[in-house]
Amino acid sequence: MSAVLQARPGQGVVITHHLPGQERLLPAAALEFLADLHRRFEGERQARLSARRARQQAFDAGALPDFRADTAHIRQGDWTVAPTPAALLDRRVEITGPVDPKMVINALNSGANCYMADFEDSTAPTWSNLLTGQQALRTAIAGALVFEAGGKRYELRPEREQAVLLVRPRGWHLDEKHVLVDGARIAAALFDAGLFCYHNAHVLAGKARGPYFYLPKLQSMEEAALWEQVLAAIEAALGLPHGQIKVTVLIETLPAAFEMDEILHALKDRIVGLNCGRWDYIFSYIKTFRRHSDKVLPERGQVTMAQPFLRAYSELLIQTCHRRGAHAMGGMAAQIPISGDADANTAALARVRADKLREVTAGHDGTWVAHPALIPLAREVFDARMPGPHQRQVARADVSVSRDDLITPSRGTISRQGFENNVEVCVRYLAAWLAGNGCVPIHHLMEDAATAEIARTQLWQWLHFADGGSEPLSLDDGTPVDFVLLERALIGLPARLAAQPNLPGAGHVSEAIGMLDRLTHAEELAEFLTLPAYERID
Ligand SMILES: CC(=O)SCCNC(=O)CCNC(=O)[C@H](O)C(C)(C)COP(=O)(O)OP(=O)(O)OC[C@H]1O[C@@H](n2cnc3c(N)ncnc32)[C@H](O)[C@@H]1OP(=O)(O)O
Ligand SMILES: O=CC(=O)O
Ligand SMILES: [Mg+2]
Repeated sequence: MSAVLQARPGQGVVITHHLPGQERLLPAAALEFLADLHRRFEGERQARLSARRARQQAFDAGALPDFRADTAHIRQGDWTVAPTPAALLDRRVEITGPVDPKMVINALNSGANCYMADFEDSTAPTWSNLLTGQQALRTAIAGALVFEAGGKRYELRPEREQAVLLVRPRGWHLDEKHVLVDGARIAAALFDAGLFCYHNAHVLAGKARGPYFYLPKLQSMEEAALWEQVLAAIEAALGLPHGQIKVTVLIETLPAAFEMDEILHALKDRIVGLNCGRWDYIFSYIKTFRRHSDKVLPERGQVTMAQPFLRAYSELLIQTCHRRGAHAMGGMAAQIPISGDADANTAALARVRADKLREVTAGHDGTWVAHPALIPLAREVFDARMPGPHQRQVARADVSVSRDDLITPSRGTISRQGFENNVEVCVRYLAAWLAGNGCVPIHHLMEDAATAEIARTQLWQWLHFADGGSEPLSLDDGTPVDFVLLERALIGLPARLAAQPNLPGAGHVSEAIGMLDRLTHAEELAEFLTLPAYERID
């Protein structure tokens, strides 16, 4: 353990892990800056997290989410958010991805309008990944990032040809265990966003930009207000004008869908858009209704954006954003290019195309892709239907979304394959994550923390369905969904995975199975699988 800035035991900043050269990223002044953020905002973060728990207890007792009575004046008021800077006006295609140097260069060079460098759903937050990512972004912003591997040299294209950089820090629920302030872990969100601003805000301001963030997994306007206070404090501490830091908020929890206006309002000096984070949204739906036997969703593959409750969510987001002068960003199709199987590849690309077509037709101002090869396809679909830089003029006055529209589940079935796929995805994703890889292809789909969470929470809910006094759920062939079925799904899985060459996280498969076993047997649904998993990584 290396102690830094420690006035007396238990006080000051302690870094619990040491990597060669980390002092360059974490000089004493940066640690003081982070410690100040922690001391000012940790109390409020904890208050927000306990408000989440209290709200969930009410849902568990049968309450349903709804639009808030105390904020009706915000929803009814006539206001707009601050103007969008030129760099963020045209966001028709955004690529996202983890923050290792090769990905950063490939994404910035990809031809997408924007790149979201992701410390969240697609990054396993090992200390090494975090510092490597921060260093890669800092060096890229300075124009000097190069990377060599396998005899190939990666260099950045000229800046005017690069995607505009946005950064997604981790959510409020996560701690950064490697940085202790006065004996307590700093919030991961403060570490990621604070350190990024500390090193890059002035350089970006010199290029007429600013730190641009995507803010994940918010559940309420109070959580948005906390971000507003944090970002305003960062601006003040770094001598930046108020509003220089811009944000796009992911609406990816069910409670947040009822507070879109309120979230825009809480951040109105700096927010430029909302985004449909569909995968976490589905995860949040399952989590919110974990104890509601009338709201169990069918297997993951059947829960598509065409389902009415998800369509309602995206249309309400578009209508709300456009009324307030903000972008309504779409989300991620899980399909990725498939090499070596032309027919399967054509089918995957057709699904991505249909998804992007749905988004642009509905009124979204831009979309996400997971892989550079999908950029031309997404661009073509948006170019054909969105001649301007965005389509905020599309008011969607025809849309009228009620509480029931947002909470009424889609119906369908659970097949044996759907059940077993959830098991396999959980095991493989957890194994990869424990090995430090937060985004992997599984059966030709992009899997990250959000998609894996759907699989994990579905398994828990299906397996605990009978806890509420109902008969156990059945598969579509009549087989009861119980722990025997889970055990059967796990038999043979390690051997099958062991036979796969280059399986990400191969050395962690039995640890992952152990974790899945504990997570599914637990009486209470764990809030996030990354919370227990984080305690097992460096
Ligand atoms: C729910 C959500 O939160 S969505 C947002 C979070 N998820 C993401 O951001 C997904 C990011 N995507 C990825 O990580 C990857 O595309 C994966 C894991 C899905 C697939 O990865 P791979 O199988 O390695 O892809 P593949 O081998 O086809 O990659 C080909 C090239 O494209 C690059 N590439 C692939 N995806 C990306 C990306 N998102 N950004 C930049 N470069 C990329 C690879 O680095 C590789 O480069 P190289 O030829 O120079 O070696
Ligand atoms: O972050 C995006 C999502 O879909 O979740
Ligand atoms: Mg997400």
